Amino acid sequence: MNLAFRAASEAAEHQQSDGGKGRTVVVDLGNESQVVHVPRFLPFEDSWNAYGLKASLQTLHVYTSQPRDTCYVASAGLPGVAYSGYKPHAYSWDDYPPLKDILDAVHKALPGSSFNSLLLNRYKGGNDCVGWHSDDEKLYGPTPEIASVSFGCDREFLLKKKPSKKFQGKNREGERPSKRPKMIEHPDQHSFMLKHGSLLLMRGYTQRDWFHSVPKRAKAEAVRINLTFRRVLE
Ligand SMILES: O=C(O)CCC(=O)C(=O)O
Ligand SMILES: [Fe+2]
Repeated sequence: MNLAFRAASEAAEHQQSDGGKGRTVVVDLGNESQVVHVPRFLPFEDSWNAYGLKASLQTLHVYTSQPRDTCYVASAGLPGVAYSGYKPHAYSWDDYPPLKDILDAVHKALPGSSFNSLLLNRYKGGNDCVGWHSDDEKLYGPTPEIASVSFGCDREFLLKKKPSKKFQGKNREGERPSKRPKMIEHPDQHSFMLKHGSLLLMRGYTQRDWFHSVPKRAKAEAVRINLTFRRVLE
């Protein structure tokens, strides 16, 4: 366990008061990819209010043509981010002081980390979602660490292994497959219930080798805010 993992799990142990439910889980995805889930990262019973987040987000300018609202916050002078044909305006940390406080909490829990940007997603209800994707944009480098903090409604977060490039669309001899019955592969999947106040870290080659998503959930009625802290390489 490296330093950052230890810090995260110590933070969780600190906040544990219910005999183990809030325990940190480290999932080794293989090939130097890892996910760390800290269910009780923020110690506050009501983190929304503790961070003044709800009030601050009333004024948030969001991009809404996706099945969720998004907003991008970044330190000054970074190259612009573009994904899915969308180039978000970069807000400054000073526009949303509560986000800066949460960033400080994340940095404290993960010694050595220095996130300089944040993508905020607001899921207004169970119909809002994010489809399968990976955050593998070049500007994050080959092994980005992404720290995801969740508020509000519990939502499921799924990880699915990308198909191995070696055999994509071809059989083992490198020929196009004939009319043989199709082999159905069951790719590795992982699921995490991301609760209010939780932290999920993706690191190593997780973006290169895995997709992730937050699927629609009919029963998820309340709003959820997710913050993904990232480091744009300068
Ligand atoms: O809402 C989440 O938990 C994930 C968000 C996400 O994958 C992203 O912003 O790239
Ligand atoms: Fe993502």
